[in-house]
Amino acid sequence: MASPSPPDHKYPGIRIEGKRSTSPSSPGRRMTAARTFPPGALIATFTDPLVAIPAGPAAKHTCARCLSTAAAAAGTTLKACTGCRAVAYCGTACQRADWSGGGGGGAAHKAECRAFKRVRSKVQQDWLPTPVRALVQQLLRLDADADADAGGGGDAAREELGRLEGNVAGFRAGRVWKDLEMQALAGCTYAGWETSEENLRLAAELLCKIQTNSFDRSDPDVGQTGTFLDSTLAMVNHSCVPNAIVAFSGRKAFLRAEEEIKEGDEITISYIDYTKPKIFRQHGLELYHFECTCPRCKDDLDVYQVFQRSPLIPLNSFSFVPNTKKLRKTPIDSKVAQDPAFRAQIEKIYVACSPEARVAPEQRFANLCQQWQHCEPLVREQMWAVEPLANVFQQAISYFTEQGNFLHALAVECFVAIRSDPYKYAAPFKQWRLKGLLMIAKTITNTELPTGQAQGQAQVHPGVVAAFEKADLSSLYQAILLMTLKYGEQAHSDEWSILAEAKAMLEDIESLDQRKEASIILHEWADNPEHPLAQSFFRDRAVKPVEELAGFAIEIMKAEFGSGKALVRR
Ligand SMILES: C[S@@+](CC[C@H](N)C(=O)[O-])C[C@H]1O[C@@H](n2cnc3c(N)ncnc32)[C@H](O)[C@@H]1O
Repeated sequence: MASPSPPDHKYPGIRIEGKRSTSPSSPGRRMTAARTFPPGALIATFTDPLVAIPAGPAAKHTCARCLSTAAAAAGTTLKACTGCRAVAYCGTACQRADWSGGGGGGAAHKAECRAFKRVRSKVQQDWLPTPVRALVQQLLRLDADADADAGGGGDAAREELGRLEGNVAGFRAGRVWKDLEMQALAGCTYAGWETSEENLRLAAELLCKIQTNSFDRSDPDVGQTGTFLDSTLAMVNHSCVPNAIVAFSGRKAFLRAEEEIKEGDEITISYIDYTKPKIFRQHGLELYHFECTCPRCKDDLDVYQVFQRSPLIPLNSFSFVPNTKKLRKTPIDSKVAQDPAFRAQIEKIYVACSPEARVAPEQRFANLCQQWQHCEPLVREQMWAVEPLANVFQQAISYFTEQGNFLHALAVECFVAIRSDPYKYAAPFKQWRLKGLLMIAKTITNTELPTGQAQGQAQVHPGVVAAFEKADLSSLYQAILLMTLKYGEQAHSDEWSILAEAKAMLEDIESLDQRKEASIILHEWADNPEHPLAQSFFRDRAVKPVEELAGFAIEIMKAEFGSGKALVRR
């Protein structure tokens, strides 16, 4: 038996194994664990990406170096590069580091600045589509190699780019090849490369590699946009039942174990949203030119079946769904769920709802009514965690929030937190679950009970009003923040902006004298969830009110979106 390769010296937690693929049926190289990682553990941090750029026009309000949007969000104007005015910085330190490409694998702005001037003179535009900008940067890095060569040695970029998989034959045979050729032409032109056949072929191949190995680091909740490519992180293969996840903060990527990964196990992440029906996952994976054979795809498992097989269910004993026995018994009728005709119906519902389509604000209500009606078979079978129904709940939350009907938003948020999210994401520290919880905390602070007349006008469900009045909202709020802080690092990293937000919110509430006693018990619960007194306090003050509020969500959804008439008018 061949002995395993030594760990990568820069990343002692991982190994890269296998050989580059020679046929579309082979997955090529893979990343494996050099030691065992428990759920939530950090496997490696990647800090010098080849590409780390904001998406197209977002370059104006994102620092080109640290990729932070914080300054722009706080109303500070970023300092534009005086040479090209195409990129901007939050301060001189970032501008200096970017000028020389300092420390990272990415291109130096010194060279890119000239390229942007060319763009402006040719198309009177000061930004480039993200793949073209990523390509320009790589062509400029190859130029830098050639300059270093002239001085003797220097083919770091050539070697690093040469190692990446590009599935070039697959792209060449597909419908996006024409677009890649156009982008290659633009990239060569702006990088100042001759548009010879050889250069254009090389540029198109680089675009295939960028497409195959880049991450979309967009996160609308924290104002993050853009593309990230690291040549070692790029060795992680895909699974729709991944055991790891990648989170981004500025120019860093954190690879974390989602479930236990034993030494020698392959580390996998999902390249796509794995909660979609199979046919739409396959569509998303077309750009990667392989057929997924993970258990979710092989046996066409739905979210509930994947959940039931998850080793992470017991971790939920410290969560808003602490009764893990009950959690394991999913409410769906598996015979109906497995019926191929029903599966085909779900696919049709997904197409009819087109959950990824943008909807104009004035169309939102009508669109939600339509989607709710399309989802009737899923509602009937109580398949709340199955897409597109799970997404309809998210849209309803946004709709109620925009309408200022925070009580209805709260009921649906609580429903999602206990009836949908845990089945989609079995790990209680999953980012999406924590974000959902934090949304509940924020909605609580926004909610005011409707007074007599306003209550009549807004038609708020009286059950929700009663549950809200009865609840110990301060304890619920505090429990959510403590849970976010306890799980936040495992969900992302200590740099997760949501952690800072939760910390500030917790400090505020804990500074109140009247919260002293409850704070002691809740901290006891966070430190030792098994403590009987603290546990029963948590169940009474946090779990119960969430369950009660959630209990009205479906009635609200039916009344609001089933009738086709908006109940809330403001
Ligand atoms: C980001 S790269 C991953 C590293 C790649 N295996 C390599 O050797 O460079 C993505 C490419 O790896 C291959 N790949 C990733 N996951 C796969 C899987 N589950 N099955 C088959 N091929 C896979 C596909 O060719 C895909 O386009």
